[in-house]
Amino acid sequence: MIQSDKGADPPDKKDMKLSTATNPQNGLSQILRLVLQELSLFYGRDVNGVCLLYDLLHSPWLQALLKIYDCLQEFKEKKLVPATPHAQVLSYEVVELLRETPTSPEIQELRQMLQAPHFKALLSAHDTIAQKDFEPLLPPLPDNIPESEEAMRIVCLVKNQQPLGATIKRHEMTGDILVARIIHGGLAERSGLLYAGDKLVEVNGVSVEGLDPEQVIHILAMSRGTIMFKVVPVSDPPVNSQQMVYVRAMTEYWPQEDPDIPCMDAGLPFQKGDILQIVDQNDALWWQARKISDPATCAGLVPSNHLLKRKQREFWWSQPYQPHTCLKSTLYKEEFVGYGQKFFIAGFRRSMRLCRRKSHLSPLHASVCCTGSCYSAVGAPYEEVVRYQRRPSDKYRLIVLMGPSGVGVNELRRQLIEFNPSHFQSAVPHTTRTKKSYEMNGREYHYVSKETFENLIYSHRMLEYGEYKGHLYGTSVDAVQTVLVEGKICVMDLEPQDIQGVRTHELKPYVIFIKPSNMRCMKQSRKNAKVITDYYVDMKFKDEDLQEMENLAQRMETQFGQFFDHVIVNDSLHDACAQLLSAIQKAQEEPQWVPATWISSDTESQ
Ligand SMILES: Nc1ncnc2c1ncn2[C@@H]1O[C@H](COP(=O)(O)OP(=O)(O)OP(=O)(O)O)[C@@H](O)[C@H]1O
Repeated sequence: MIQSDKGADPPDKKDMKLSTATNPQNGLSQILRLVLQELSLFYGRDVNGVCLLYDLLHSPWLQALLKIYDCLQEFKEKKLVPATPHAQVLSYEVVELLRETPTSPEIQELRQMLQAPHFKALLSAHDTIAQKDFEPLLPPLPDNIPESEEAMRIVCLVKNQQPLGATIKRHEMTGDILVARIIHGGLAERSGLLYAGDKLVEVNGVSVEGLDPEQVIHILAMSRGTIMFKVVPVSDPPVNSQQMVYVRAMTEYWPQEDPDIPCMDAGLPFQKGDILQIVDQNDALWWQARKISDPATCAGLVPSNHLLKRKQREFWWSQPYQPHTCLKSTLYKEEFVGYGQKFFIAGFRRSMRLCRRKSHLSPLHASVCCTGSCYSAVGAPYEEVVRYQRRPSDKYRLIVLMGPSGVGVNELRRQLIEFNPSHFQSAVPHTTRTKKSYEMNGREYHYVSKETFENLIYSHRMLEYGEYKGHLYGTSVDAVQTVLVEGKICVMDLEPQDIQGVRTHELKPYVIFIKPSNMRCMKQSRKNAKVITDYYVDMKFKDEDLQEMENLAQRMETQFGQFFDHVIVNDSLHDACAQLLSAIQKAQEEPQWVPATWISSDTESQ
């Protein structure tokens, strides 16, 4: 269920004072200020609707309206009172009074000023204006208006480069041309003169009776400058109860390819991962939204959650034999001992690129990981998001690196930890294999029985795992938490199909996709790089390896791009490391869009 944004902080009280300071005596402004103060006490708490009410009362347009109201009130009080009998008489009286007071240079000057012709002219002008009535003179209503006569509204809009921002339709029964919807931020909406449901009677003096909507649109397209609409206003104009909801698109949408969209030109295309501001959910099937990357533009039509879900389901069933790309195992190279290193880095896997090509999925892994990926294929098409800013006292967010095999995920992670081992750390993985003499439990691995390992899987405490040479290897939630609780940033690499498992409010992962650059650059930068495989040592990257890396990266982006918070192209290792450091810093210190469920207090995990 999409709900209102709970992410914004209440503005400070200084702002509120400023907005009402124009007339502190004014009762309405004073009451509003007190109400806002009261509400701000509840803002941080989970009181249903309080954020919406607060934002509404604090919205700039309401403040502006109040200012206008204040000005009008002030104007009403200062309105000139007809003063013909008084103003001129008053000046004579003052002059007479002054005659009786002892003469001084100032009194002399004042008397001369009051008797000067321009002062008299000024008073006379005041009197003339004060007597005038500036209210518009309306013609009297005719006595014999027929009962059936409909009130008309004439609306003039000046057409500029922008679209009018309204769609029309023909009423199925009556054949009337009606305004179907007003697009937020468009010319029609900003005019405040047209509403969904208004009946179009004329456009630029041309009657629309009996015309098709396409013919009306043609008249509009041909019009230049001012367009005049004659409309019969809808009896009950829709109340604008819009909630500012933000969602992450978990799928892509192309209006041009959607035969169901009511108005293709008004459609808003979006890609996986785009953050959309939903500005209108009044229609159960078609919402209005704008991209936050493009806030100035007017909104566009997008399928509602319900409709998009239905479309996804139809698409899914129309392609029953589509391969489940989630069926890919995670394999571990068993040996990795940090001999010869300055410090020990746990949790690193060696390149299993070539092994993976030949690998088969273990039944255990398939049964669990399929749930996540199938969900993403037909699950919620929009994910409600809020702005989240980590507080300094909060644990760090988990950093997840992801990328096609061989792209440099491990290299980057290694460099990061080497750069600052007291700040960055990997989680110690679990394994079912036996401990070697030089190993220490909890340093290289947590050595556990197969039964314990499987229990961790079934209780969803394993973030990722795989089987290699008959032994299970994996990283547990607790191992990650151990690093986070120590006040360090936990950096782990994941296969995309495991992503749903880590997306919990507990870990609040920030996912960075490591992407190969183009073939030409890769050939150059990987000239001396070695692929470390299970059975080849010091094997150089071949063109086909690089090509496969590129293809896999594309597939990952297509299928899982909605989960990537940041993308780094790993061309120059030095640049990629610098970008990684900066991205991690931003993730921890700057506001980011995260699923709303991670923030609501009553939800433990998604
Ligand atoms: N930007 C780069 N420039 C040159 N060489 C690089 C770069 N990034 C990584 N490499 C090298 O490429 C090889 C593969 O990198 P790495 O092992 O980190 O890949 P990976 O993404 O972890 O793949 P896998 O998952 O298969 O282990 C290593 O020899 C590494 O040093």
